[in-house]
Amino acid sequence: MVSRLSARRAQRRVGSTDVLAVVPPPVTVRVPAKVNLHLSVGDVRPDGYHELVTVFQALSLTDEVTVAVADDPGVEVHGEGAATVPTDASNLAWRAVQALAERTGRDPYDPKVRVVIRKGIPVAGGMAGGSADAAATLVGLAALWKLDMTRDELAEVGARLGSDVPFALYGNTALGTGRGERLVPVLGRHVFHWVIALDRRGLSTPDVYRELDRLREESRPPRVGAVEPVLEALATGDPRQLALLLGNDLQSAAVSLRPSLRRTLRAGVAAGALVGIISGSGPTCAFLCSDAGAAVRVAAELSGAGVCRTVRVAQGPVPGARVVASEEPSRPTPPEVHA
Ligand SMILES: C[C@@](CO)(OP(=O)(O)O)[C@H](O)COP(=O)(O)OP(=O)(O)OC[C@H]1O[C@@H](n2ccc(N)nc2=O)[C@H](O)[C@@H]1O
Ligand SMILES: Nc1ncnc2c1ncn2[C@@H]1O[C@H](COP(=O)(O)OP(=O)(O)O)[C@@H](O)[C@H]1O
Repeated sequence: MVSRLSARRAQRRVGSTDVLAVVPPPVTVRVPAKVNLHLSVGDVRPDGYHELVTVFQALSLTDEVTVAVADDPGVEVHGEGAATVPTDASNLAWRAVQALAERTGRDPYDPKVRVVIRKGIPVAGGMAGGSADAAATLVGLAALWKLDMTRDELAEVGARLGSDVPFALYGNTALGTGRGERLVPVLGRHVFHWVIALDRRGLSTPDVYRELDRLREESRPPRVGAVEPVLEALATGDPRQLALLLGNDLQSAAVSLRPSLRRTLRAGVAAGALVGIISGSGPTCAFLCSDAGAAVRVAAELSGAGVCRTVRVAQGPVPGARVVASEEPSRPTPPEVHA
């Protein structure tokens, strides 16, 4: 459906003449999931968000988003968990279309764009899949509409859509502060190997933050330590050192809402992972492994343990949202001028 759009030509009037203009070809963007290597959750701010100190890492678990000029605007979602993703105006990718249209002087209610999402990132899994789709849409539209906008400018638009959207634009490894939208890159040449265990149902991010607030009112759930040692371990590239330092303040809240996650975390370590953590607000569990071979072995054993819906192997860091395909337009037709 999308590819047919590339060959279409639109007729428009320029002055007193009709001109056949080539419709720009669809643009496809690949965008990664994230895991929080460190997630320190502070107090609730007056705007309802929590102050964070987090280290994001982008993983080789990706969604693909194609944006195309279309007369039948809207969103389509395919792949795992697609049935649970809204295709109305609440889809984060569609909100990105509207936000960028507004920012660039287009009609946000009639942007003449179709967005096709192919999900590889678990939905409501704590891996920022919706944010990733919003980021991919911004990058795709910037190419489709030939916008002269930097990634920082796209990130400004993205931050208004969700706290995790800016990170999906940059990818790699980054230190996030504020509500997670203020980023500083963490440089490093080392690759880390992960096993990702997907749960049967998602968890809602606001519910998990609320559960943490509740737990903190009635007891003292564990808090992660300082972030600096995590940054040092990343610089060494030693997964064993990093494994000792991974931590997530939302883990106790996610486990409180979904107690079966304790078993999943234990099963990954029993299968040979160095450590297991809940990814962000969960329920996905991320297991750090010593090398690529160990990750394959852990994945095989974990998938037979009956503690999760499915298992994936991934590595990080990987780059943020980037264009992977933009079909060449069919050869431009010289303007037809009608007397
Ligand atoms: C927990 C994290 C960790 O990276 O990611 P996920 O695990 O959901 O992917 C993020 O903080 C989620 O970011 P994101 O999913 O973009 O959240 P947003 O749309 O901005 O906010 C959704 C809701 O989460 C809560 N929220 C989010 C961010 C934050 N710093 N404090 C919060 O309290 C608020 O209740 C907010 O209304
Ligand atoms: N493009 C999208 N992809 C996935 N979920 C989306 C999207 N747009 C809106 N959502 C909604 O956002 C919620 C959170 O999904 P997601 O971003 O995948 O998880 P998380 O916030 O746990 O990382 C989902 O329950 C879904 O209803």
